[in-house]
Amino acid sequence: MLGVLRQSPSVHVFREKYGDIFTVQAVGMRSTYVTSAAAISAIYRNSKSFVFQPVRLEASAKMFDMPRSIVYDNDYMRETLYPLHHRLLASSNVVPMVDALIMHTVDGVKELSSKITENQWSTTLEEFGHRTIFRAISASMCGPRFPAEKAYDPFAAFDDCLPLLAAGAPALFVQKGIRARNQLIDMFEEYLGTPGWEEGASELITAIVDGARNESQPPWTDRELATAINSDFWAANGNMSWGFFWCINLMLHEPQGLAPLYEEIDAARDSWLKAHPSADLSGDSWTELAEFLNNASLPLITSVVSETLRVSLSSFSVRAVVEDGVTINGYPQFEFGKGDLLLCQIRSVHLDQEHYGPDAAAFKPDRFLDSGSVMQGGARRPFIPWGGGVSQCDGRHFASKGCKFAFALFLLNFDITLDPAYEAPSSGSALLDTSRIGAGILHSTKPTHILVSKRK
Ligand code: HEM
Repeated sequence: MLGVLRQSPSVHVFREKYGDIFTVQAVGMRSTYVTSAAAISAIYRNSKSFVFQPVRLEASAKMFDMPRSIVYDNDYMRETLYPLHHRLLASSNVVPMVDALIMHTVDGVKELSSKITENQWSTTLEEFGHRTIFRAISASMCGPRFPAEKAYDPFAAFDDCLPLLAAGAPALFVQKGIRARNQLIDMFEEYLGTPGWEEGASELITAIVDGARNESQPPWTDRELATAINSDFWAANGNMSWGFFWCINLMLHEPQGLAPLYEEIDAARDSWLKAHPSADLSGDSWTELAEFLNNASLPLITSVVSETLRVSLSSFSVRAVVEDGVTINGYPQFEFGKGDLLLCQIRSVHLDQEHYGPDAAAFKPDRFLDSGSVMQGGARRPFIPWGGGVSQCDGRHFASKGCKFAFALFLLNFDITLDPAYEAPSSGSALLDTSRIGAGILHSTKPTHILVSKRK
């Protein structure tokens, strides 16, 4: 059954066949899939019985190779490291990291512009957009001294293997991913030993390192710290870089391409310059760009970011049952025992026609404009890209603002179109690789060829 789930092009169809909740027993593991918004929200509301922390701890060991001694033998991770993430990534504290992302994206944009020597540059969106945002996210977290460019390929190999590592696949199938993971951990260890590595690094990373070196008993070694930083690095880059990528890609496949978004960003820029005649939005001053981006009204771009997450995300929001004899409110017929795992399928909620209508599977750029996020009767449509309840994604403020601002910076600077020399599917969603179930934003099935020129 698990094999069937992995290969299925659209796991949400299982809801029609098996209902809101169904249990699968495979390779000695019992997992329950939860597919409806009502059941998932009941699980989120009962945070005493359905808990994320044991899942997160086990993932640290199993997927990110954090030594079990630091994960389980003392409470430093639970008591200090997790609350630290929560605090430093809160909306009011994450501003410097968002600013750093703007600054590094502006640098990335300048570097890309310098490559456009002729009228048009023929490239792929992977090289042009994904690689650039990966480097900007890396620098905003770890500082510009971390060799992000060198980390790109090992990260991709590790990330590709992550669903198999999560599923506990035999060593033969995960060898390449484990080699890549070791390469990344080596790089982070070396980076922590480089004098001045902290310069330009986020408070998130410097506080983790300071705390684990000075407060944890026993102190963590740099090797142990490297495994923890790799795990945060994945949490940020694994999803956010693809979120940004799909914002551009899905729009490029729309009949009008990026035109409606150019219109919005140009109007916002013009009205900002009218109100702030001395502002410099040419790209030379990232601080002025940051001020503009933080204050500009960009409803369509914001809607595209949400709609992109809705259509491209396939995360499981996992909860462990921590006591025997528990039921999900509203579903008394299913009883769970301690240790059972509930896999809440975010994708099946987001593609549910009951909430999103008959065109639920389609990418509609303006779906989240105005009243689009509200159903008849006034209830909000269920939208849970960050999971929910007390354990929803700590990085959501950084990720949502970061995707929007980076996207806006690309729109200000580049004319991007699909390259007509290559055949493109009629919809960008056709490029989503739906076999990567449960592990975050989907990847693409093949490269997207584009033509880029500088905007006048
Ligand atoms: C588009 C980008 C992102 C998406 C779609 C995403 C999605 C998620 C989801 C679905 C969860 C599980 C939450 C749950 O089960 O309720 C999660 C957890 C988490 N994410 Fe993200 N995430 C993104 C970006 C980030 C970034 C940029 C960071 C860090 C800078 C981050 C850090 C975390 C952390 C620390 C948790 C664990 C939260 C906890 O244990 O309470 N994420 N994320």
